[in-house]
Amino acid sequence: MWVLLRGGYPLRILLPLRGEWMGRRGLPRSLVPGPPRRRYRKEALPALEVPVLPVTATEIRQYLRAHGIPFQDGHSCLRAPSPFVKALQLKDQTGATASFSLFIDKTTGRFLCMSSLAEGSWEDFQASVEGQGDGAREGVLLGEAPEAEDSEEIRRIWDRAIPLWELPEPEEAQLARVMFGLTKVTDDTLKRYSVRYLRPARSLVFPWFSPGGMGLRGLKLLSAEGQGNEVHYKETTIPRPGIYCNLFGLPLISRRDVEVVLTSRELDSLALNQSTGLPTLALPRGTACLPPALLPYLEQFRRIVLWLGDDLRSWEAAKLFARKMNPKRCSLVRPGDQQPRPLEALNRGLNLSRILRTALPAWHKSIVSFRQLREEVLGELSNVEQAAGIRWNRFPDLNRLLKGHRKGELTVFTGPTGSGKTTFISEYALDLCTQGVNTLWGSFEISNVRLARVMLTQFAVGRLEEQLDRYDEWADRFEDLPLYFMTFHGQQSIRTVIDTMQHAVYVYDICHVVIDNLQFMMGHEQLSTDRIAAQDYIVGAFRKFATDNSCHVTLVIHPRKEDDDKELQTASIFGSAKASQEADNVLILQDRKLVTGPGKRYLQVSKNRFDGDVGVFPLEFNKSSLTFSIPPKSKARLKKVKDDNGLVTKKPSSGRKGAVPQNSETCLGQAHHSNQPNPSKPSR
Ligand SMILES: Nc1ncnc2c1ncn2[C@@H]1O[C@H](COP(=O)(O)OP(=O)(O)OP(=O)(O)O)[C@@H](O)[C@H]1O
Repeated sequence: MWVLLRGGYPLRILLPLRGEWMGRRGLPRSLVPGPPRRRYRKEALPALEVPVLPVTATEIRQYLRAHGIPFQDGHSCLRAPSPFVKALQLKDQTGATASFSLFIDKTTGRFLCMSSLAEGSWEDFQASVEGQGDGAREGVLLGEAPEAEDSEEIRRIWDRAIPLWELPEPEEAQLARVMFGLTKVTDDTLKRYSVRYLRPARSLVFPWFSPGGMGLRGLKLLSAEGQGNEVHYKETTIPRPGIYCNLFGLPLISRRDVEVVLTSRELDSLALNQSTGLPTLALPRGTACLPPALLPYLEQFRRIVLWLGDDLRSWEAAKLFARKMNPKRCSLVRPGDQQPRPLEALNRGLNLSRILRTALPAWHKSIVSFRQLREEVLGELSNVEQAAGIRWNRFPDLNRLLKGHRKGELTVFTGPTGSGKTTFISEYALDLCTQGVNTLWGSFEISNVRLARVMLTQFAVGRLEEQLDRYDEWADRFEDLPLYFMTFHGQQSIRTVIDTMQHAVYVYDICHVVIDNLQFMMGHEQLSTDRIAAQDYIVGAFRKFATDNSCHVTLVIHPRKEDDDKELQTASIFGSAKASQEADNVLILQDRKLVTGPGKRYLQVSKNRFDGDVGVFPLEFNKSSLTFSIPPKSKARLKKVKDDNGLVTKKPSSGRKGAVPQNSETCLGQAHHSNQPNPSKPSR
């Protein structure tokens, strides 16, 4: 379902449909009510195509001053008296500050009234100040309460769940403790955090209480499954993850607390609080994102320590989240052998308070010494694989050349007109998105509906036209992906596009933006010199955006007009050399019609700043699934492949420029898209 984001940003978000999720949650049948339901929010369908310029903190301040509204400047929000709380109620509050219960996000202008839980966009706020509508009375602005069917299920599960120590069989309780690593977590801690156990689902249950103690708003279930020597955990939330905004542990935070430790899992918070006594909160979606809606709850803290996990991804997420919360008040616990995640640290008998004391300030001045960098460098050296980024599941050869998809890089992608650039880049981005890379698409040429159709077909690896009965199944799974689309179509100004991307990074923690294609930001300049200057400026803007936001940008650029029988080279990218100079990676979709016949394509990596490996590998287009895979007998054909300098590559080797990845044959034996999610075996 397409839902237009309130607040005027030209973004559409894909929200999971609510039909099949019961089954997908894998809860026991007895807890699954009735037949699957499907609901459409009709009012959400019309899309706003005219972008509205985002608001700035200065504009918000000016507006408040102009309307005589007092405010206090906070870390990520401005605080003001709430127009949604009656004057009488204010008197009951504990003092002047408490009456400032309205939090306005400095970046987006979105507001939350802590007293009434009214929330809305900056436009909604202005409308209510200017008396154009009483949003709260209309029910438009009230924070999303659980839907009736959710409430029912939440209540039913919560009532059936029991404290671990009340399990009738001591062996069962012991097994659960071992499975969840809770052998050192006391009953007292579990009780303080109201953690229960749902026997039929063999899951721990973490409650989401409404702020102000107004009842149960949701639940997170955590199940554990032993696979060999490893235990795999699966999380299920009610309501669905997109709107599950529980800062677990919030009811235990006192107004006077000025320090907090943020973790990415509820169990880590239990361990941390038990062994250090410090206030701690667990983020609802772990390292995947920090929704700005949670920021008002963190305003009271002068110091926030982020201890998110033991891998490089957690470290990257911690740095990203610190930016949002104001890095000056944030410190980060660096992952390391002696600094595992909190629960593991407790189980290994490590001193958690001491680990917390090693947390590094997130704030970097413009000039740093190697002393400040040495830990970062060590982190990269000791986690070489993770530092290389996220590996593609569908393109093993791309991994061999590029090593992975890294944050903060700019990839330029080109290929002849109609050669399949959009189709390829769609699958390349989808692959990453299915692995949790929050992705934003800017498709200026083809409509979002068509793009989504291509992506869905690639996701399902087959023609959905012929299996419409399975459409819902795939669509439901597709909707759970962290995938967002800009609603731009046709020519756009680069400023508007960058502003929208900035907004998306803040709100959805976007790590990958795909722009298809750059020509749509170049305006209508007729003179070629103007066009080249415009392109250089745009490429520079995307480069800066990628670096400043630690966000990967993949930019599709048309090639210059060249002879049909010539292969493209880095220099064939339209415009000056700026694009290839600024890019970290240059990918070329080679359409070698003359050599290989129609339909065959090769992907050439002609620049790779990360480690220099460049080369080509074959792609075979599958028309029914719109996917690309390694064609058989690639070795023979590869002999004909020329490198960027026009030299013939005689045989596959692992050398650098122009080389074909050595073990491209090994890919041939691989099952096609073996890593594709299987809808009959759901997992999150
Ligand atoms: N390797 C291929 N062989 C045959 N058809 C293909 C191949 N790759 C893509 N196609 C089909 O060709 C059409 C054009 O593909 P696509 O829009 O991805 O090309 P493009 O390079 O992005 O086009 P443009 O230059 O207009 O931006 C689509 O219908 C697509 O399904």
